[in-house]
Amino acid sequence: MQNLSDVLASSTTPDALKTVLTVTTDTCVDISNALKQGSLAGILGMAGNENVQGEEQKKLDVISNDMLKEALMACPAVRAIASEEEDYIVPANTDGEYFIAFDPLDGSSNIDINAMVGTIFSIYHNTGDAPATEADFLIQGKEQVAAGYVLYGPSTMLVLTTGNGVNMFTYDPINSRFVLTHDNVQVAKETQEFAINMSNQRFWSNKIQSYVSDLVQGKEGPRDKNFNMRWVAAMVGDVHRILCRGGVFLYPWDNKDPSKAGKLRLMYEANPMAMLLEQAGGKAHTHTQRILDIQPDAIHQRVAVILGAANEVDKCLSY
Ligand SMILES: O=P(O)(O)OC[C@H]1O[C@](O)(COP(=O)(O)O)[C@@H](O)[C@@H]1O
Ligand SMILES: [Mg+2]
Ligand SMILES: [Mg+2]
Repeated sequence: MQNLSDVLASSTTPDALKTVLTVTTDTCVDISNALKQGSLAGILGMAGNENVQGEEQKKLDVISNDMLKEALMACPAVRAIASEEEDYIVPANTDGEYFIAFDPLDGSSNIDINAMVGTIFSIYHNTGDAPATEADFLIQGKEQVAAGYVLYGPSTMLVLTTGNGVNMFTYDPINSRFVLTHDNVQVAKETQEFAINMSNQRFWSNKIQSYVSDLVQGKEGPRDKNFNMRWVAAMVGDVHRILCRGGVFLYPWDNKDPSKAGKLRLMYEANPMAMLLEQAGGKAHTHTQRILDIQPDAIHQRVAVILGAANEVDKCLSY
């Protein structure tokens, strides 16, 4: 069986990027080990601070952020990092070639109930002579050279693209390695499963309300087929389900806080997931455009997200 290093060795991935990926995934294994200790290590609960986006941080948000930051800053190939849990970008090595944006712990409200969480990462190639600035980081998602996530579920899994399809690896704790368990993952174009936080229904636009209402009417409605609904409450878990068995995921704009374009973050959540979905034959859009075409204007920018089975994303956009 092939493991992550075999797959990277047989690819055209540049050596410096291989190193960045290895440092990232090794650190995710450390995060996974910390998560396994849970309450025993006194690492659950609130950290007592808010991040720059006004969200309360959990201890594990801070711990996983610090672990990734420390490991990546020490990697000479890294030029800068940006994290959901950092106020500003953090310049690393001026000679480094890679920018890494990450959500160190996605779905952190799941931590206290021992449910699925993950780390999402997005990597860009960008060199320069001076320490990196936020402006250097504002690159369209279609320029990502790699993207992926590590899912901390019943098993720890790495899902990765370097622009040549999507591979899934399962962590083998006995031999300390990620083993390739699904290659060239593909998402079926049609689906009968959707994921959305229904409690926000009254805040959605009329178009999203009509689309979801038609799904819920099933066989008796205009779609003439029954739909099932699932919601992991961690984007990483919902996207993983779609990559494994299809579906569509929506976190649309809503008027709960009309100043926010959406809940999810472009650089840490939407872009890496959009690259994975497109590489697997799916689609990823906001209400108006392909996510990977968005020109970011701020590192913590939020966007609406509609992603998954290609025909279902098109159907939703047709409303
Ligand atoms: O509170 P809701 O509406 O269920 O939101 C769930 C969404 O929020 C998120 O948890 C946000 O991620 P963080 O935990 O990294 O802040 C997504 O993973 C998930 O899809
Ligand atoms: Mg998140
Ligand atoms: Mg997070």
